[in-house]
Amino acid sequence: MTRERLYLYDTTLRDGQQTQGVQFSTDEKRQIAETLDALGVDYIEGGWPGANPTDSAFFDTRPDTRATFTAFGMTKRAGMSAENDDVLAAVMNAGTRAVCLVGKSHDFHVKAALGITLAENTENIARSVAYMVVQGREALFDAEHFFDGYKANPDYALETVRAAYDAGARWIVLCDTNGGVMPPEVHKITRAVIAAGIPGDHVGIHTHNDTENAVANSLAAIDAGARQVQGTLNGLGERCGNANLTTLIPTLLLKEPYASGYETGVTLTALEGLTRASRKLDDILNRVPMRQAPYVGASAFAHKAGLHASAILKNPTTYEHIDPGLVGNTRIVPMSNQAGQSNLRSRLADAGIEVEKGNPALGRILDRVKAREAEGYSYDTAQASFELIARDELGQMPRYFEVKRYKVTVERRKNKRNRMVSLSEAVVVVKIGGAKTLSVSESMDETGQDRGPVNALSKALAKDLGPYQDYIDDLRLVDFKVRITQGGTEAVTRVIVDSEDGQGRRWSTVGVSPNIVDASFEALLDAINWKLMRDKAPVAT
Ligand SMILES: CC(=O)SCCNC(=O)CCNC(=O)[C@H](O)C(C)(C)COP(=O)(O)OP(=O)(O)OC[C@H]1O[C@@H](n2cnc3c(N)ncnc32)[C@H](O)[C@@H]1OP(=O)(O)O
Ligand SMILES: CC(=O)C(=O)O
Repeated sequence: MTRERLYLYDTTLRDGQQTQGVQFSTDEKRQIAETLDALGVDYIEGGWPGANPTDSAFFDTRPDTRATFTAFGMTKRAGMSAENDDVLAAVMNAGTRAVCLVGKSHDFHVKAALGITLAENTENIARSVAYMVVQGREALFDAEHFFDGYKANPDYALETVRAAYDAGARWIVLCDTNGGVMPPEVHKITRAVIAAGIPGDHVGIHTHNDTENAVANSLAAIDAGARQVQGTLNGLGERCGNANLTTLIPTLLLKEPYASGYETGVTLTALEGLTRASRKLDDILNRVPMRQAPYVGASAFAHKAGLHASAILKNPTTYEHIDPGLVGNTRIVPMSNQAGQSNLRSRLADAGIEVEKGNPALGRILDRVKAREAEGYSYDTAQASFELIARDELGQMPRYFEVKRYKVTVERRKNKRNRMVSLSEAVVVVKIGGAKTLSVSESMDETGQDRGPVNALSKALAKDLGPYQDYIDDLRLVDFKVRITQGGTEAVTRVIVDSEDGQGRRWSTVGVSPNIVDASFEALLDAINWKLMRDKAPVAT
């Protein structure tokens, strides 16, 4: 069976940049364009040349891509020719192979937003498209508010898209600009457009996620015959975002009827780079990746419940809709109070600890994990702290050192320049072998800024660990998350610390206490003990 070609159009760099709080630099745009190109999308919409200096500069220095690079703009304004419209000129001057112009197709917007007649708007669309075609560009017309426009005045909505198509537009893109249309309506209206004479292989779909239906609406349009689908990485976009290509792409490649019905520019090999592409965008945006994102989220293949974990270990298809490796993701079986011995054995195996089924230590570890979770600990992500507990119960955890006491003070005082500053100081007394050492540290960084009591403690603890010093010199704290787990006077604080070392390892530990400093200290101790254990440090005598 021959598969029909379905074109993927990415607008991360244009509509994605309309996300509140997102502002790409030209270099970030270049990195994202290269990521998209490697993935295999057909079009990359780079932004609106002329709208702002970054977009203009980006088009001047854009990377060479296999994908068709596209400039975005709006149809010419009334009262001037396409040739004389300076906004359109800036878009055309970017010199891209394809140009996508947005125009009105809802009669209400023509009157309310543009303040011109319906006939003038239709003419603006036709002349703008004709101008792009004469200039030798592949022309795309984004029919703004098309679905709402069609519901209000179908004849006029169709008149606008027909004008663009007759003027030579390669693609007529039907936009659910406000994101409020439902999948059956998208299906019905897309079919009506095709029935009105615009062939499906010239029809595109651009949806917004205001009712969490952007992906469903895109699939509905494809089902109805549209052959270009627009979206963004991680669903970035104006308001609630656009159709999420990170979800749509694997759906189109792996799910029926799409997988055997359509061919896209994304290969199965490139699909394995999807999770990496998604994380890269989050990295650029300095955003925490959404754990529950379909296909690419860290929890997308996490099997927390005991019944699930038990079956997964026998056959992963029992609780997985696809093999996570197809999208470059990985399966995890976390430990928690929802876990059974199957989770436990899988998690131990991940840590390189093989324990035979039926070993009584398994029950003890599970009981200890569940009891500690009831106190506020969480081992879902704190894999290293979990490993320490497990090794302790299995008699495999060396006692490297003992903390005899610690003290932290936080002071606010005037500095030499008569400015009020804070200063944190920590003292830690540690017993290693038979000897006690006392370390003192301040939390001041190289700029003279106080980094707080936890920083002072961590520096004091890491300052003199005697024979273990070489093992922890490259240890760095990279993230620190604090959470109050119970309300009122019973409140306890949970601290999760992420650490990294020179070998590129990253691990998470947890501490719990009514006192935030104490909880942090516990997580810090676990971080150090885990590193010493993993590096097989000999126990000092
Ligand atoms: C649905 C979408 O997401 S479309 C993409 C929207 N993206 C953006 O708006 C981001 C980039 N935009 C910008 O930087 C600016 O809006 C610019 C540079 C394009 C224009 O800036 P300004 O000239 O200051 O105009 P402003 O943004 O205030 O208003 C837009 C103007 O375009 C007009 N306009 C809107 N759509 C169209 C259209 N399809 N065709 C012609 N004119 C249009 C509006 O009527 C308004 O004109 P008015 O000021 O005479 O009323
Ligand atoms: C063009 C566009 O981004 C929209 O109509 O939503």
